Amino acid sequence: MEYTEIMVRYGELSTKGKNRRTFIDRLCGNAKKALHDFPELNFHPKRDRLHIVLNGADSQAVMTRLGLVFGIQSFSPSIRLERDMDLVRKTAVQMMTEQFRPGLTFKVNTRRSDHNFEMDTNEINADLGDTLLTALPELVVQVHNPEVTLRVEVRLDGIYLSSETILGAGGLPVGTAGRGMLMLSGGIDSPVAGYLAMKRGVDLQMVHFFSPPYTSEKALAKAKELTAKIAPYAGSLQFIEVPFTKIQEEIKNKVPEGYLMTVQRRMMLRITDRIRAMRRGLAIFNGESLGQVASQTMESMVAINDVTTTPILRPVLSLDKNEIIKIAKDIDTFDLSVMPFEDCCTIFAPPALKTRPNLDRTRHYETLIDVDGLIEAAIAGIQVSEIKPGEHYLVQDQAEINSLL
Ligand SMILES: Nc1ncnc2c1ncn2[C@@H]1O[C@H](COP(=O)(O)OP(=O)(O)OP(=O)(O)O)[C@@H](O)[C@H]1O
Repeated sequence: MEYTEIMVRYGELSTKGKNRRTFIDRLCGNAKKALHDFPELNFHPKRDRLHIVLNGADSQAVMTRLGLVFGIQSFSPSIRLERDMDLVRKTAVQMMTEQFRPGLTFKVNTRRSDHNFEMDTNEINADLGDTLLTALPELVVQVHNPEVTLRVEVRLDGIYLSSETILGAGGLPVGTAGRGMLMLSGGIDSPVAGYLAMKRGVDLQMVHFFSPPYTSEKALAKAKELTAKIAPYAGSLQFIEVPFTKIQEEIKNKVPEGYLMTVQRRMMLRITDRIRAMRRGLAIFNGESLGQVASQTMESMVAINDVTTTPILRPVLSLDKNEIIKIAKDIDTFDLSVMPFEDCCTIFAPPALKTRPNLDRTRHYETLIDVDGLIEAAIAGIQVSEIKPGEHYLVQDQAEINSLL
């Protein structure tokens, strides 16, 4: 079928009252970004639908991209016809023939925005129903829950036909919930946390700490490649890399082993919070899941959160590891996340770290390092890049991976 447009149904935003216009504009902008390399498309955002006119573009390729845009409930490829019922009948038969098998249940559902059209909705439903049954007698009409609904929309500029409804990504348009910083490691959890935050409309920027030479260029490249994997949901993503070597060395030299992790995390959080303020973000996101590892007990969160009043949001907090892995596989970050490159935290992780660090002691041990000076130096060394969907940073051959395993 040579489709002429994709009709996009908005998700939750239809309930958002007076913010509706902002939501629609943002969704339309995000869809344009996701489809930037299809210059022939025209976008027409309306109150209850977004119409994307294809002008010859491949409908399948366009729909694949649209499937990643948050804020879309569903979409349907449709075809615009002249307002000529003979043509509509002929095309309806073609459309149903493509999906036909004996016993297929269907109904015709007509909407009219032009109430002056010569036939009303019931007449059109009955007319097309008869036409289809005559052409394909083994079709079965079913009003409730048919397998195929042939949708007909009578508008001033033509009659639109569609018969497929494809589920969208759901959620809210990225950018409608404010800006946040994601603390992105190379692990499984934080990319999933980032995906979930974007699904709720957050305009997310990545903050990644790395510690050369203890961590290799490959570990940094892996974090960037993970960013490229989740970038399609946002159009593109800012990646902020923070040099962390000096801080880790200082902590390792001065702080007792049991408190290394807690003090490291406090420094990471302080720096992320500074970056957040500089970039006018509202919250910080991370990939912590309650009780999953030693640094993710509630006591540990108390000791780490102590350095800021900024909300720390944890999208995967109550998910089990298996549930997180399932999402990581769905969004295709899992295989990359499990690649065995050293992370800056694991490298300095002592064999026995405190799972229930004491807040007063944590504060005390921290006085042993030059907190402000170290933060200033790290901030001075940050580098920012923009990462686009599908970009590659990690070039590796299988033999090398095998040697690391
Ligand atoms: N190098 C890093 N740069 C930025 N954030 C980090 C880094 N390391 C850890 N984090 C943040 O701290 C969180 C907890 O990290 P930790 O290593 O304890 O847990 P994890 O379960 O392995 O998480 P992940 O799978 O995301 O690495 C991470 O989810 C991430 O948000």
